[in-house]
Amino acid sequence: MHLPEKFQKEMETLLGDEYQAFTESYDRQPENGLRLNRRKVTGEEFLARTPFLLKRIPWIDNGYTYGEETPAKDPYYYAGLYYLQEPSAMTPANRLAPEPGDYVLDLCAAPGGKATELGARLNGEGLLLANDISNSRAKALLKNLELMGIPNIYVTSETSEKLAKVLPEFFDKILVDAPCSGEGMFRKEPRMMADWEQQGPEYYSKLQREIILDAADMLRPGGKLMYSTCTFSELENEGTIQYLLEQRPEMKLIPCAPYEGFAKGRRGLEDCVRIFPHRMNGEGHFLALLEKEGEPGKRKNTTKRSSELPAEAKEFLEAWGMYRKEWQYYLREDRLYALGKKDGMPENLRYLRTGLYLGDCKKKRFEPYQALAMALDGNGENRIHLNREDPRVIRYLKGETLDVSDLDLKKQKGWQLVCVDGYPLGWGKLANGSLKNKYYAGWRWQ
Ligand SMILES: C[S@@+](CC[C@H](N)C(=O)[O-])C[C@H]1O[C@@H](n2cnc3c(N)ncnc32)[C@H](O)[C@@H]1O
Repeated sequence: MHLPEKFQKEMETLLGDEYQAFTESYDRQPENGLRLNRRKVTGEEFLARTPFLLKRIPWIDNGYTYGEETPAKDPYYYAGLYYLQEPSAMTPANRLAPEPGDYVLDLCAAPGGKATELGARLNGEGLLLANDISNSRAKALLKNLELMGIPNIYVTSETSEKLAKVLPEFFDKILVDAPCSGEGMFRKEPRMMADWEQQGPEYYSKLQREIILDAADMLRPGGKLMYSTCTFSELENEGTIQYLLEQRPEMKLIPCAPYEGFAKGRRGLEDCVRIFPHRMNGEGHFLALLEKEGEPGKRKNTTKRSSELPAEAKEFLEAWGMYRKEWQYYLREDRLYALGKKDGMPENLRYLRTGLYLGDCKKKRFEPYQALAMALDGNGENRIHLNREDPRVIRYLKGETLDVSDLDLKKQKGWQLVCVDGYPLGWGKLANGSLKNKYYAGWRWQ
């Protein structure tokens, strides 16, 4: 692989004696990784049934590498059991480690590689605002969050500046996975070298400085902010952190959970972490974990969205064990959403999603939506259980009607949740031993 000359010189200066080992790493194949959805499956459960040859990633508790298999073409992928992600990219969300109840912001979130892990860690408590300035990328982000069955989400497409104006000191944990020159990805995506020649570290550094200050202003005192990039550039990495520390003296750099392969930060910022492909089995990455000094004040809850829950929807949700007193129900046109009562997210943002989209209330009937299926579990009545090897699984994912007359089902009519090995895939409607396919058309098996 021919690396740009200017990049080679910079890396030689950065790495000294290690430079040769670094260049040799470009002759090795990048690792393929998958990260388990901790909301749905434990490592033990997945290893007991996985069709893939997996190897644990030593610094990520739910991360594995795989070989030549194609896990994106597997029913378990459609059941949201894992997200495909290269190993280094798993690190920022893992080390930010939000807890259930936290208010979390992923400011540059699309397509959701890190947001899906942040959301899964909340386990339905607190909220995740996943934002990306690009509307088309934010759509992919929304799909990934819903596929993983994460209920307590808001998805927006806004600038960091706009968010900072309306959400001052609102979040307990913030991830800034910043747009960057992508030097750490040259091995996996060589086309990024051409982009780098056009728009390098100087271009991105300006953007990063704006974004990180906005992020710091949205952090509550006592909260934590993770800044990450997939580049090696000192200007974009330590340079951005130095700028933040100067401009917002209440922000302090703190260590993140260590791993032997991590390299220390430069410019005296030793608690920053660089991941080099010659030291670890992953692409290049940079991380800096920061904390805001002070005691958290009372969070301003600006908006209450609430509607009366239509009786037919309540009945459906109760029957599926998904009626929750701690939720607030919100009907916009025909669409019904569930939100946390204390969310307080402002009105005037470009939302792609507010909360869990439960379904549509039309003519006194409730039609459940795909995201509700993914947020349920496989236990209980009205589930159609198929094994991964049953050809009906793929046929279901392709949108076909299924003959299920051979299955021993308690009810012979009405809504059913189709599950693969106990993990929900989507809806179907049963009549006379035949299952009408209600799998969301936009997600069908291609
Ligand atoms: C490195 S990518 C994020 C990858 C993502 N975190 C993941 O793990 O899948 C950076 C993202 O920042 C977005 N972006 C660029 N400028 C932004 C801004 N000013 N505010 C918010 N997002 C921005 C880009 O559209 C891009 O999707």
